[in-house]
Amino acid sequence: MVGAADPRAALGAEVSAFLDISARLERGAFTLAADLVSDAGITVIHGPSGAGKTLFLHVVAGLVRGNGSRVCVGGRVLDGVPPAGRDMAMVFQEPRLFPHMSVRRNLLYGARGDVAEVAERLEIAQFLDRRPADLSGGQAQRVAIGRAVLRAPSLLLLDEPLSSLDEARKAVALDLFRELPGRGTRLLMVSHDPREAKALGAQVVTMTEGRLA
Ligand SMILES: Nc1ncnc2c1ncn2[C@@H]1O[C@H](COP(=O)(O)OP(=O)(O)OP(=O)(O)O)[C@@H](O)[C@H]1O
Repeated sequence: MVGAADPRAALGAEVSAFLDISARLERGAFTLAADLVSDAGITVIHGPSGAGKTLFLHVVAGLVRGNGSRVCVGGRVLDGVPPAGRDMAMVFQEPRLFPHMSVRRNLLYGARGDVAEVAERLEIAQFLDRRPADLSGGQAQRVAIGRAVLRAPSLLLLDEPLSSLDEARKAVALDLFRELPGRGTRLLMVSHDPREAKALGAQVVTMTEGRLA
């Protein structure tokens, strides 16, 4: 929170929004040059396939080093900070669970929240003793969502996390996501479905050819 007591404000200095990101990256012929400033609890990026949405999330997470990128989250400048030190969690388009661990151990990994409650809501409580290889795609994706939510990071990055879920499970996940800003976790999510952004009451930005509008 930035209030009147903030010394930067007293000096008339610019006080940054929760997300203040300039992503700069070259990948072959593709150029990412995307700026995002957002104070919303939930920000949704949409845009055509190949526009650079995933690359943008990867720059924010620190998974790729941009050339001249600047990532500032919650007033913290994160350039040079490794992914594990960024207080973020990410849900990818595919689940990326730890294959050698049970669902329970996947959920407990870094958990700061109530595992039983989240497992119940996401309807994965009955799979806790299974390995990820013995789950369907949608079940594994719900475990990945649960694991990320349970870490209670200050920023949760979501790359089309609901695409493998049926409508009923999507609604459950959207309910869970909507509660997160009130618990101190803001969301930056890639979604193709305008209904999802609407259900989340999100601020929506559009990415086209590597730029955000
Ligand atoms: N190693 C690479 N060499 C050349 N181009 C690349 C490379 N990696 C990524 N790209 C290009 O970067 C662009 C952005 O990819 P990105 O995965 O971020 O798109 P996206 O908006 O997430 O797409 P989708 O909605 O299909 O997931 C794409 O046009 C892709 O072809």
